[in-house]
Order: sequence, then C-alpha cells, then structure tokens
Amino acid sequence: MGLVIVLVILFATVAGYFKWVHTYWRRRGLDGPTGMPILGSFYEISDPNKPRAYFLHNWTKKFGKIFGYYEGTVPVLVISDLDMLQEMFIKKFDCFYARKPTNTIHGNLESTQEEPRIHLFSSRGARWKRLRSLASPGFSVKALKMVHDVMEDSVINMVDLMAKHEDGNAFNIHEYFQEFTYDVISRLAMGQPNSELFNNEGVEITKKIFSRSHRSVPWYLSVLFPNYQYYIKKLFWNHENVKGGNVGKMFQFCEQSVYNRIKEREENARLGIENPESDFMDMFLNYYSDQVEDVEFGSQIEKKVTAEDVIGSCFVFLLAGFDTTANSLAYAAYLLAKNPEKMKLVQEEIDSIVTGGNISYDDIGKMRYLEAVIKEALRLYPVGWFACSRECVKQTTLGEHVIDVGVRVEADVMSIQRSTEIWGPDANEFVPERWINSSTRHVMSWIPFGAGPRECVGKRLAISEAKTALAHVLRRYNLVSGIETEKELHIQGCTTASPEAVTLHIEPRF
Ligand code: HEM
Repeated sequence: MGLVIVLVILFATVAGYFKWVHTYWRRRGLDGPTGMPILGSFYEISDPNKPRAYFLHNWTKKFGKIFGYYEGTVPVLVISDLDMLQEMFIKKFDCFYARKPTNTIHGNLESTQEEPRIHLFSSRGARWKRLRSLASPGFSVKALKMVHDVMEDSVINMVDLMAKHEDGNAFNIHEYFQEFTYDVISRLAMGQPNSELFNNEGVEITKKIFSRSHRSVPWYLSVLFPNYQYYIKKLFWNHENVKGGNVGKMFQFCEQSVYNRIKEREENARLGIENPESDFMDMFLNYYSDQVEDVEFGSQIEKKVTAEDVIGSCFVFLLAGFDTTANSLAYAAYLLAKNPEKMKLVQEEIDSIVTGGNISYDDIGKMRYLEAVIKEALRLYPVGWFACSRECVKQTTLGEHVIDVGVRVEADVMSIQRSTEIWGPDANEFVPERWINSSTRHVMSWIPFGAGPRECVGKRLAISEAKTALAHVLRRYNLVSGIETEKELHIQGCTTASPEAVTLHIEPRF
C-alpha cells in the first residue's frame, strides 16, 4: 500500500511538472497550440511526411504573428512580424548568436574540447565566429569565379546524361539535380577529383540523413531532457535516426581526404612548392594548427583550424550544399514547366547572352530574369526554413516581449514569403517579374537564406550553381509538364523541404 501511495505521488509530481512547463507561454500572455501532454507539439511537427514549415504556417493563421508552442519541454516562439525578426537576426545578434538545434542531437555546442567536430552550422559563440571568419572568403566572388569551371563541368555532364530522356518519356528531374549538386560539392569540399554523376554511393547515404525520422526514442529524450543531449547522443549514436544511415562511411572518406591533403601540403612545403588553393579543404588548411582554444564570444579570435574542424566543416558543406540547392532547382524546374511563357523569357535571355558552347561566370551574372526565377522559386518553396531560427543566449526583449535565456525562436518563413500583405494579391503565384525593378521591401520579407551575421554562408554559391545548371538545361531543352507531372508537389522532410518527385518531360529545342 505504501509503495502504491509513493508511486501515485511520484506520478502526480511528474505529471504536474510537465503540465506546469507547458504553461510557460500562457504565463507570458501568449497563445499557441496546446499539443500533447509531456511531448507538446513535438510528435506532430516531427512528421517526416510533412515539413514543420506547414504546421507553423497553419498555426500562424490561427494564432497570429507571434505565438508559442512546445517541443517536448522546450518553449519555442514563432514569429512572422518583420520588425521583431530584424531585431532578433540583426540588431540583437549578441543575444541570439546561437541557432536552435533542430536537426541535430548535440551536447555543448560552444566547447571545443567535448565535441571537436561541431561545425559552422551548429557551433556557437567564439567557435562559430572563428569558423565563419575562415569560411567566408571561400564564397567571395573571386572564389566563385575560381570554382565555376568545376561546376560547369558537372552541369554539362548532367545535361548530357539527361539526353536519354529525349525519347519523350517523363522522368524525375529532381534525381538529376541531386546527383549534380552532390557532385559539385563533393569536388569542392570532399576532395573528390573528378565528376562521378550517377556513380556515387554518397548520394543515397546523404539522402537518408535528410529523410530520417525524428519520431524515435533518442529524439523524444532529447526534447524532454535538452540539458542531457550530449549523453543521449553518446548513448544512441548508432541509432539509425540519430546518425541517419551509413554516415560513418562518409566521415571516413572525408577524414581520409583531409589527412591526405595535410600530408600533401606538408610535403609541398618541405619541397618549397607553393600549396594550391583549389577547394574548401585548401582554403581551411591554410590556417591548419594542431590545437586551437576558443575562449568566449566577443573575444579576439585566432585564425586557426584543427583537422577535426576541417572535417566537420567540409562535411557540413556537403550536407548544406547538396539537398538545399537540388530542391531549389527542382522547384524552379517545376514552376517553369508549369509556366511555359516564363520559361520562354528565360530562354530568350540565355540566347541573347551566350554565344559559345560554355557559359561563363560573367554570362551567368548578366542573367537577371533567370535570377528572378530562382528567387521566386525560393520565395514560394523556402527549402531551408528550419535553419531560420535562433536560441536566446542573453535575456532580452523582442518588441514588448521579454525573452528568457534558452528560449528558441523560429521565423515562420512560409507565412512571410506567401503573405498577401507583403507580396500583394498574387502572393501565391509564380511571378518572377516582381524581382525586376522591384520596389524596396522590408529586409525580412524574403529570407530563404536566413538573415544577419549567420545568414547562409553558401548563398552566392547556391544561386550561381542553380543559375549555371538551369542555363545549360534550358539552352538545350524545353521543360514540359505532362499528365504524369504532379498537380501538387508532395513535399516532405523533417529538416529541409524536399519534393518527393518532380516528373517532367524534356523536349530538344534545336
Ligand atoms: C538554395 C540553397 C540553400 C539554401 C536555401 C540555404 C539556406 C540556409 C539557411 C536558411 C541557413 C540559416 C541562416 C540563418 O540562420 O540565418 C543556412 C545556413 C548555412 N548554409 Fe545554407 N542554404 C543553401 C545552400 C548552401 C550551400 C551551397 C552551402 C555550402 C556549400 C551552405 C552552407 C551553409 C552553412 C555552413 C550555414 C551555416 C552558417 C552559419 O551558421 O554561420 N548553404 N543556409
């Protein structure tokens, strides 16, 4: 009897605690979805078949431009008020320099010692600042001009391989874009020497990382006990839904490439040969050091990287650069096939600029309408919305709301980018023209690459890569929608928003 009473009291205390945790937003005068007991809305938003962006969008319609929900025990604030977002991403960056850890289970994201491979995307504080300052030059115009030939070589191979669909049968063009972006980023970040389109087992492994489900024990534990994530990750590291498939193999490949490159560079230095700077690995290894110690955010940073830093960074470039860009290309291709009159305008622009067989970096820069198409595709289908988030690291305010340390904040990118208030009555339509001679808009009204000092470091590379790919495809083919083409795209994924397939026909232009 005594034991039963103890158990009842224990259960009531635990249940009472979780219930109290879920009153956090109400106590601050904010509305939002109630969710399930204990898990809050985590189960709902971790549906691998429906990106969280769509839940946020629906909740915004119901609760307005600012509301809160619970990811397990963690209170999450969702904002689509542009001024408040500007405050968070830009003006008060010192209070929000950390990104909300949505797609990873990690422990101490600030410490170099405990988790030596925490990369640019997940790192915080001084470590983030150091890695960012080392990575940024790799995405300058000068650097992009340098890698243009590699990128174009992969595009040309992709378009040549597409030729087998000239028979008129419909095919999933998204697969081609995935092969292409994987090829480019493997050549730029992983030390892959040549183009390996449709010959690279890494594509399937990486796709699994993006399609893994978050509905499993380690993820539930990590949202219920966020302070113990480091141990949860250690305990469940081999769990399919934590690692995301055969990721160990990819790390091994990356590790090997980095250590081989270090050896090569040391040998060059010994022989007095200048080391080349041909890819991201070289760019980082110019600052190679055995040991680096990050102290605190705001302190002097040392321009140094360890081998573990380089492995982490190259790997994250692979992840960040592969799926996002392939998805954006797939959405743009879909929209163009559905709007042949807009496709014709892109083709006229390409034909008026390109004279020879190749398309140079400068040619790409002149294609303003094509750029408008890509921006418009990213407006209607923001693929990396999950990353447009922050965690509060110093108590502050946003608008009139006090934000406590540890509160996570997400921008509702979908609601902003499809808002008729911002974009007008045709907000849900594909209108690239709105980008040509566009009137000035609020700086937060288009944020597919995030905003502020932590904005996507690969933005320029992504846009130039997407333009180069579409310019080559559209110079040679019309993209045609047929009966097999999806009426509505089925968009899925717990991290990026990925179309299940984009089924089109190609028709040779000449
Ligand atoms: C269309 C393609 C892409 C989209 C839509 C996209 C989107 C994003 C978004 C929304 C963020 C978060 C920004 C923020 O928090 O303010 C981000 C961060 C990041 N992206 Fe991209 N991205 C794309 C391509 C790339 C490419 C090609 C690379 C690298 C090769 C890359 C590397 C990164 C990295 C390293 C970060 C973390 C930056 C930091 O925390 O300092 N991305 N991206």
